[in-house]
Amino acid sequence: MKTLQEILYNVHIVAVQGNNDIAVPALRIDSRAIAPGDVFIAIKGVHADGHQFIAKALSQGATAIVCEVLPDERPANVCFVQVSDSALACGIMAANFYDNPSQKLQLVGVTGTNGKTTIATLLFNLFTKLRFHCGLISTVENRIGNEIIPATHTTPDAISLQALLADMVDEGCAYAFMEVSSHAIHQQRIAGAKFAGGIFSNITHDHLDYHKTFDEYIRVKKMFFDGLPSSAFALTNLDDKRGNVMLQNTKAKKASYSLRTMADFKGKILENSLTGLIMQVNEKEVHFRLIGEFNAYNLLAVYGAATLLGQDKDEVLQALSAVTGAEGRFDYIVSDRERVIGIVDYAHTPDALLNVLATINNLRKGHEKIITVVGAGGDRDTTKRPVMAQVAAERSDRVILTSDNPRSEDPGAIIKEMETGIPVNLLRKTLSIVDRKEAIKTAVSLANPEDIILVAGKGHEKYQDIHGVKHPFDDKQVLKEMLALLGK
Ligand SMILES: CC(=O)N[C@H]1[C@@H](OP(=O)(O)OP(=O)(O)OC[C@H]2O[C@@H](n3ccc(=O)[nH]c3=O)[C@H](O)[C@@H]2O)O[C@H](CO)[C@@H](O)[C@@H]1O[C@H](C)C(=O)N[C@@H](C)C(=O)N[C@H](CCC(=O)O)C(=O)O
Ligand SMILES: Nc1ncnc2c1ncn2[C@@H]1O[C@H](COP(=O)(O)OP(=O)(O)OP(=O)(O)O)[C@@H](O)[C@H]1O
Ligand SMILES: N[C@H](CCC[C@H](N)C(=O)O)C(=O)O
Ligand SMILES: [Mg+2]
Repeated sequence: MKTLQEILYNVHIVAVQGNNDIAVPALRIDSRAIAPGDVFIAIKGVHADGHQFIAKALSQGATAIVCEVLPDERPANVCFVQVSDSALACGIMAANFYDNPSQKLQLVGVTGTNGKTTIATLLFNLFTKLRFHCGLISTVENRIGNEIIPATHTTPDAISLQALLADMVDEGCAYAFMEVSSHAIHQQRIAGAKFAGGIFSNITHDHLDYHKTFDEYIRVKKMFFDGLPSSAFALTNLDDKRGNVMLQNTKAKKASYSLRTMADFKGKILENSLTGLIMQVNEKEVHFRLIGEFNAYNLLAVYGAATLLGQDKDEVLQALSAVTGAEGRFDYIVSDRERVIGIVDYAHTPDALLNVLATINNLRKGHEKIITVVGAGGDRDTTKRPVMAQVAAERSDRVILTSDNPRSEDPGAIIKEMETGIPVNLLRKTLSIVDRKEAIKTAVSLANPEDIILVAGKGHEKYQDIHGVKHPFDDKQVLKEMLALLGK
C-alpha cells in the first residue's frame, strides 16, 4: 500500500498539518463512501462544496483530508493537506495511487460536440481487429477486451478513471481509447492522465447550461489540447471553423484531416448510400459499412489516429472497411412487408439532428416521406430546444415532438419550448405527444411503404429518466415492435 506522502507526489501543496507518512487504502471524493482509513478530497462542485462534508468524512473514519480551505476543527490524529486546487490534486493523486497506468499503455482521447463515442468505438473495434488488446471508455459502455463495464458518465471521475485504466493495464491492454467530455476537462477528471494522442471532431451548440457561453465552451475544449505532452499527437478536423484554434497552443505534434481542403489525412466521398460509403482516402478507394457524411469524418479521424499511432496505412484501411459503428448511432431496421425504414440515432443536439436528417435526405430516392420523432432532455441546455424542433420541421415531412429524459422537468413544458422554434407555416406537419411510446406508435401508423422514420435523441439508452427514476425504455425495441405490427 502506498503512503499519503507518495501519493502526493507532483501535487501543488500549500501546507501540510500532521503525519503524511500513513498508508492509504482508498481515495474518496464522496464523504458517503468513506471507510475507516480512507483519504477524503474535498472538491467544490456544481451543487455542493465538498468542504461541507469534511466533518462527515472524519466521523466515518477518514485519516487524512485534502482541501483548499482548512476547516477550523482539526483533530490531531488526522493529516490535513491544503492544496491550491483540489480537483487537480485529485487527478494527480488518483494517478499516483494507481501507479500511473496511462504511462503503461497508449491512451488516446477524443473531444468535440459530436462523434466522440463513434470515433472512440471505431478505434477500439479497429485496434481489436488489428489483434491488440484494448480498453474503451465511452458514453455507451466501458470495455476491457470483451468484458463490458457499465458506464455512468461519458468520462468517469478522476478516481474511477485511473482505477479503470489500471485494470486495463493489469489485463494487458496496449491501447485505451476514451471520450473526453467538456465537463470532464473543466472538472479536471483527466488530470494525471498522460495521453499519446488527442482528437478533435467538431464544436457546435451544446451544454451551454453548464459552460454559459460558446466562447467558454471552446476555451474548455481547447484546454485538453493545451495540456497534451510533446510526445503526443494532436489531430484536428480542418473543416470545422475552430479546428485550427484547438491546436494553436499545443506542444503535441499537429496533424489534420479534411474532406474539403489539403490535410495530412484527406478524404473524398465517392458514393454515400444506405449500404455504406465509398471513399477515396489518401488516393485509395475504400468501401466502409458506416453511412453518412459525418461518418466519413469519423472514419478519417480514426484512419489518421491509427496512422499516427504507427499502424500500417493499408492494413488500417482494410480492417476499417469491415468495422461497424456504435450502438444507437444511425442504427436501422426495415419492416418486412411495407419496407418502412426505422432509424434510431443519438442525435440530441441541433447540429447532430441536422446531420442525420441531411444524411437521410441525401439517401432517399425521392418519393419517401421522412417522419421524425424527437424530444429534448430535461435539466440540460434549454436554448437548444426550439432549434432542434425547427431543424426537425424544416427537414422532415412530419414531426412528432415528444419526451426525451424529462429528468426533474415537466415534459409538457419542454415540448412547449420546442414548439416555439417551429416556423408558423410548418406547424401543420407537427404533432406533440408526450408519451414517447405513443409518439413512436403514431409515427409508424403515419408511414406508407418505404417511408423513413427517424427516432432521435436517445440512441443506445435503455431507460427514460423521469423525476430521477429510470424507467426501462429502448427506442430500437419499441420501434421494432411497432414496425412488426405494420400491415397486420
Ligand atoms: C454537472 C456535473 O458534471 N456534475 C458532476 C459533478 O458533480 P457536482 O459538481 O454536482 O457535485 P456536487 O454534488 O456539487 O458535490 C461536490 C462534491 O461534494 C461531494 N459530496 C456531495 C454530497 C455528500 O454528501 N458528500 C460529498 O462528499 C461530491 O462527491 C463532490 O465531490 O461531479 C460528480 C463527481 O465527479 C459527477 O458525478 C457529476 O456528474 C453528474 C452526475 C452529471 O450528470 N454529469 C453530466 C452533466 C456529465 O458529466 N456529462 C458529461 C458528458 C456530457 C456530454 O458531452 O454529452 C460526462 O462526462 O458524462
Ligand atoms: N462527426 C460527427 N459530426 C456531426 N454529427 C455526428 C458526428 N458523428 C456522429 N454524429 C451524430 O451525433 C450523434 C452523437 O454521436 P456520438 O455519440 O458519436 O457523439 P458524442 O460526441 O459521443 O456525444 P455525447 O457527447 O452525447 O457523448 C450521432 O447519433 C450522430 O447523429
Ligand atoms: N451526455 C449527454 C446525453 C444527452 C442525451 C439525451 N437523451 C438527454 O437525456 O438529454 C448529456 O448528458 O447531456
Ligand atoms: Mg459520447
